[in-house]
Amino acid sequence: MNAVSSAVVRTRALRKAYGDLVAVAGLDLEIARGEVFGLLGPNGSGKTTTIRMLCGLVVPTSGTAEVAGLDVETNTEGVRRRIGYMSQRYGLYDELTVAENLRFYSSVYGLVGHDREQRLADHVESLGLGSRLQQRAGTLSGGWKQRLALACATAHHPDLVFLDEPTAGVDPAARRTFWETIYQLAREGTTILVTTHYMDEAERCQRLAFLSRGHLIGLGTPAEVVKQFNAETIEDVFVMLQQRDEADAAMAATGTKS
Ligand SMILES: Nc1ncnc2c1ncn2[C@@H]1O[C@H](COP(=O)(O)OP(=O)(O)OP(=O)(O)O)[C@@H](O)[C@H]1O
Repeated sequence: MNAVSSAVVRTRALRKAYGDLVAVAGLDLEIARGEVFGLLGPNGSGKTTTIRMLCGLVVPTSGTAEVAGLDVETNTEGVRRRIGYMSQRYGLYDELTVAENLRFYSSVYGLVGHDREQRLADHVESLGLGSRLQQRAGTLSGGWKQRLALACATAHHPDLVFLDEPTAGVDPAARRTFWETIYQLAREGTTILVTTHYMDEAERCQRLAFLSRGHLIGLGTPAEVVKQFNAETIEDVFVMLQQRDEADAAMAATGTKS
């Protein structure tokens, strides 16, 4: 796949500073249509800030970002219609039924009328939610909640879906089913951007970007990234970066230059 011509996410020198603190330090990134892409890094490395800029929720200090060919600053509304977001806590309304949650989210994402009903019916079928439509979301098991949250984030057929630690706290069988659904969505052309601290989730991504203190310091398939850091596993890379960040922070606190 040609990542340049089919890029759904494209950032150029994307930067966000909060006063003296540089959260994202000039990020150049391209993510192709249909990729399952992991954005990784220790706490405070700039993952959330990057995603917020891609959603149009945080204005970049400088640089550019495009989602589905739309500039996130000048076409924020257009971008929001092209993306879906599944948060770690799912964001479901416990008192509403499965069907009501789906209707609510699809209207938030701009689906209305006959188009909405048709798309929801297709979506419910492909995600296997048909038997649960009248059940209150609050009474679903973790695995079903996760499936519903994914359905809510994707009913409008977004080009790009953000998943924040998507399978934290669900059992292995539900995890496997979830990832099968993710790959299915990707095959259908949805780009998936995952942020996670969990190794098994990172290893399921086709490509990874590692951030450290706002800088992109590793990029490639999980195997390539492991090799790049001369490590044995993705977990080793994580631990190495975390320790390096902590050492840098300690030196900065004592006024020593790293
Ligand atoms: N609104 C803000 N004002 C000031 N500083 C901020 C703001 N948002 C983020 N930061 C800082 O920017 C840096 C990057 O934060 P960010 O939340 O993007 O990191 P992260 O990689 O998502 O971390 P985590 O894994 O903990 O979610 C951190 O030092 C954070 O404290």
